[in-house]
Amino acid sequence: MELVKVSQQIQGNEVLSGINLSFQRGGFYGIIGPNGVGKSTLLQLLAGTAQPVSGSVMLNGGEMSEIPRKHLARKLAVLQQGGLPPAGFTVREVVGMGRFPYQSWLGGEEDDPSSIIDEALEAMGLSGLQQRRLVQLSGGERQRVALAKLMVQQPSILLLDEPTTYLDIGYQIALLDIVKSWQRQKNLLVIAVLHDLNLAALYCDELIALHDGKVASKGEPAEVLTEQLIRELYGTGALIVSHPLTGAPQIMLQPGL
Ligand SMILES: Nc1ncnc2c1ncn2[C@@H]1O[C@H](COP(=O)(O)OP(=O)(O)OP(=O)(O)O)[C@@H](O)[C@H]1O
Repeated sequence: MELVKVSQQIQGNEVLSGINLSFQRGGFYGIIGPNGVGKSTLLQLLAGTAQPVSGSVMLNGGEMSEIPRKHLARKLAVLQQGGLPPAGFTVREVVGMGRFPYQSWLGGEEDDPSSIIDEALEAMGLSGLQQRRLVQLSGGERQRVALAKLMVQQPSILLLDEPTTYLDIGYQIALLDIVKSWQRQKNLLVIAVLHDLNLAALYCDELIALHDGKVASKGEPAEVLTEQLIRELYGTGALIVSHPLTGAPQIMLQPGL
């Protein structure tokens, strides 16, 4: 997947200008940067839900805008905030909705998808909750339902927009562990907008830091997460230390510096 000289405007303001990026299958990429820098805008372009004012978004060598929506949904799935249907549906019904790219206009599939749905429910630890209605779930459980719905979509590309928002630290780690193991198992390309730089450094192979409409830095977490970049992007001081177990860079914030 590739962005070639992509620029995007929102209400006449240039949010992204001349972005060139390429993403490889099997990679886990994190998009970071301060509030309002254009991370969600970038993700919308990658999802094909918005078109750039100039430049191209390419998928498998072709322009993404030319791929029919249903076809695209078999390749690419997006985890968005508030992306679940109304709360009256059961967990199993909602997860089943992820099969939409494979259904005929009558709503059915040639082969019974039950085993695919069972597998996703099992993987997300939701088998025991499948007859519960969404309204009866906690925030963390709902996030797992949203992920199970994407899993039955059987994509090769997964786009995540701030997937750990509203989750406690246990659920944050649980969710990213699930994504990582699914990614490894199916060799997925994962691109995630992440605010938490420490989580980003722990899970991503590469980070892309946005600043002033451009890519300020791109590379392995240890290359990108420098004290200078943190100050430049966020206007705050930070100490970077090495995670004692994994060696990933971890940020220690400094009040009032
Ligand atoms: N519907 C809209 N109308 C006007 N301006 C918008 C709209 N959506 C986004 N913007 C502006 O476009 C810019 C980029 O927004 P975007 O949501 O992509 O940023 P972000 O990096 O994802 O921000 P955050 O970290 O706060 O979620 C921001 O300056 C924002 O104010």
